[in-house]
Amino acid sequence: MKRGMLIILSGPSGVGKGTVREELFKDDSLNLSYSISMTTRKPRPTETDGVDYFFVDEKSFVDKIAQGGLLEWARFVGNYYGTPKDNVDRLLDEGKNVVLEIEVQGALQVMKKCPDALTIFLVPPSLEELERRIRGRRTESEDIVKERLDKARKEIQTKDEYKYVVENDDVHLAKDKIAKIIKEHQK
Ligand SMILES: Nc1nc2c(ncn2[C@@H]2O[C@H](COP(=O)(O)OP(=O)(O)O)[C@@H](O)[C@H]2O)c(=O)[nH]1
Ligand SMILES: Nc1ncnc2c1ncn2[C@@H]1O[C@H](COP(=O)(O)OP(=O)(O)O)[C@@H](O)[C@H]1O
Repeated sequence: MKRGMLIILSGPSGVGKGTVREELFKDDSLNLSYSISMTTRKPRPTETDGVDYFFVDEKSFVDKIAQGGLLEWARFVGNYYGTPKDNVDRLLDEGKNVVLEIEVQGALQVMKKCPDALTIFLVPPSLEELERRIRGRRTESEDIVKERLDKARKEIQTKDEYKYVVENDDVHLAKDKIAKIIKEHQK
């Protein structure tokens, strides 16, 4: 069976990665599978362990790093986030196109290890709109919103490291643009 493609979907917090990803996953022709990350962040009320993330304590996370069990990992605004390696390998072997929805430091690690990965960076129409989206989601405290916006400005400066930069103005348009990119790479 043909091995699947590794797809990195990156971009600042609040740009709409999760929202666009949901649209992409409605399209069966893309043959996508989601890599569930591990994090030490506390779950939000809408999130489920083992679905959105594997929520763990800091010791379990650090142990996982020590075992070499993560494809990449990073610290982001006070918490650890990482991609469990075994699952990604298994899904790729099954021929799935595996989506990693990860931040910039982790994406740069994966680019080094897997230069063939399809790398996509989502940008907001403007920083003002990004701020509206983060605040509109109402999941973070004021301090954390500020830190995430600060981080976003720096992250956006790395966009040229990615093979594709896609603006998330309208969710459906962004989905269509990404679907087209994935299909072009399947050929
Ligand atoms: N490096 C890395 N980043 C991750 C991973 N999982 C999630 N992230 C990123 O960590 C950042 C914070 O995630 P989260 O707290 O869920 O906030 P949200 O993405 O704004 O909803 C986002 O940019 C995520 O894409 C991972 O496994 N590795
Ligand atoms: N194209 C868009 N236009 C307007 N609002 C959007 C768009 N994409 C996402 N949003 C909204 O922005 C907020 C952040 O989106 P989310 O998918 O959680 O971002 P991320 O996963 O990148 O942190 C959510 O409230 C979402 O509904």
